[in-house]
Amino acid sequence: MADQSEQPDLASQMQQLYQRFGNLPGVHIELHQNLLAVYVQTPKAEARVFLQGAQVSHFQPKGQPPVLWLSEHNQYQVGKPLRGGIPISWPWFADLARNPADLRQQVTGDDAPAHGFVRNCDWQLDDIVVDKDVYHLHLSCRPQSKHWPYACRLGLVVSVDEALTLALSVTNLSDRPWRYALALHSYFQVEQISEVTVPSLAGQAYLDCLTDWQPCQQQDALEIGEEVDRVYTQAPKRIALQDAVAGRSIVLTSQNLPSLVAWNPWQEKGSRLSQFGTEDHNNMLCLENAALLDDAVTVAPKEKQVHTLKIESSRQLIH
Ligand SMILES: O=P(O)(O)OC[C@H]1O[C@@H](O)[C@H](O)[C@@H](O)[C@@H]1O
Repeated sequence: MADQSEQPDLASQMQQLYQRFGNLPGVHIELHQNLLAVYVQTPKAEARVFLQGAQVSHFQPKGQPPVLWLSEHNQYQVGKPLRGGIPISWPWFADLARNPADLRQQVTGDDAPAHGFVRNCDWQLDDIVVDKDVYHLHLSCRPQSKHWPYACRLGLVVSVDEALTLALSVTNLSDRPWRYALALHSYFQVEQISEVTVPSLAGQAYLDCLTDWQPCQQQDALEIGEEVDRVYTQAPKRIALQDAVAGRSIVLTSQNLPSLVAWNPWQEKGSRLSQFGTEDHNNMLCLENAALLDDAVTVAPKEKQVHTLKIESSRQLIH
């Protein structure tokens, strides 16, 4: 768990955020049950970011349906990441046992949670910079965890325009190098999963997490009619998700995130997930741009690594 002892209470945090950012046009500070969020409405789009985990929960360009899927079953509780939006998995991916040996050996303590601990950490909203109708939300966090005794700073710049861009930075503030894995675990909203295709994954190699991470080869475009949990280790930098029923494509362009995880739990696994409805698998697909396994990143003392993801929504079916 993150050390929350120095965090002011919710009411004073909200007041501070209002004083600092409340006068900016289109910016609202919100409280959802026990979690603080900042909502921005720009001339071109709207977005919401929760301070817990710096989790973007909503992005909707003007005149389009929401791009990100968010569960209606979320409980908005401290220590429980929202199901949906873009949780950040860091500094390891999935079960710790699936990460490279040198990364695993850095992690201290028992019961390391799946996907690292940062999605539960409190982040600060350091600034909102408005530049020609584009809103840039600057967030940061000094993650502290019994599992990770290394000083570091994470930064996230969320830029809201017609497209949504995330730039995640990792700075090593300790005096020794260490290694991390990362995934921007995006949940995309789709109209009908059985009509969704991801053409850019045709011909790509992947590890099938459902069969003990066996190496496999994809022949055609990815289509989903059952549980899918795959790591494409050499994914193209630009990936288009075609949602035929909605008549749109969601296009992902990434830098310094060489892998792509494709995940849909389908009905049976979905029924065992927290904050997930029995039919929700029909309307979501996770495509997670990631740096993991052999591509886990080693960062030297004082070095900063930056990973970016741009998410665009288009009314055309793009390959
Ligand atoms: O329920 P969590 O911890 O958010 O994880 C969700 C899923 O995340 C995906 O990235 C994994 O590939 C799946 O195996 C996992 O089930």
